[in-house]
Amino acid sequence: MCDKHLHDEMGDDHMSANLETPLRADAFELSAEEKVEKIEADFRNIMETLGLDLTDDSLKGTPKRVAKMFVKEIFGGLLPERKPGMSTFENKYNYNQMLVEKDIVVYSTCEHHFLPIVGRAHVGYISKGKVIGLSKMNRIVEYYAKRPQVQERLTMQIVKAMQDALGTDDVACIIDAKHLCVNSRGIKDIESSTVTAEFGGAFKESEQLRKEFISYIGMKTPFNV
Ligand SMILES: Nc1nc2c(ncn2[C@@H]2O[C@H](COP(=O)(O)OP(=O)(O)OP(=O)(O)O)[C@@H](O)[C@H]2O)c(=O)[nH]1
Ligand SMILES: [Zn+2]
Repeated sequence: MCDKHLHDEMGDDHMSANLETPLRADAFELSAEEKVEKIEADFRNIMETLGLDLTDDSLKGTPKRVAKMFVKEIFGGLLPERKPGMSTFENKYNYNQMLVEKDIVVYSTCEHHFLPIVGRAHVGYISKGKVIGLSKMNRIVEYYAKRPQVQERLTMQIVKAMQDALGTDDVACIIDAKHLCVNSRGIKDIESSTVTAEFGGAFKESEQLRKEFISYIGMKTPFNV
């Protein structure tokens, strides 16, 4: 994907390239409907290769169902038009403490195994003149979660989007999530979860601010899965 396109997609002109979800230059040449049709055929092929009987009543709708779910639901955040509007307002009341949106539910998909990542994100910022609609923080988490992901990139993409919307570097995000590729297969460690953190601006500089942020979120265990 060319730099221009990457920047358009992220709405950002100083993003370092390695923050981007790896997409090909022709990623948006097919329409969503065309992608559903193609994936339906691909998934039918996978099921047939596994020896499944696609005439079975319960299985026959699965290829279409999976295709729709991939394109429109669990990977819907690959579509740039799904990026939420990040409404901001003037900080007229001069609220100058930290604001934390905590326990934002995260459902994402591990890009190595295409298995679920389930957990919570906590997002905080300190206003430099703009405040953001609360729900927009939940929405931006959802948008980037709805892609094939690694948790590190997801955490950083959320912080970058918030920094761009708010015009400040003073943004933090912590995600605590379970990866079913670790919990349900492979090493099968049902207890472990993964914590990632990205601290920008004042959060990076001040241990006191990081501690305050962490004290507000009072880390909980991610969902039992
Ligand atoms: N850094 C990082 N790794 C992840 C994430 N999600 C899954 N992984 C890891 O990606 C790795 C892929 O390793 P491979 O050795 O190629 O895959 P594998 O043979 O299925 O490995 P096992 O999971 O150990 O059975 C695994 O160690 C996963 O735990 C993530 O969000 N971030
Ligand atoms: Zn995985």
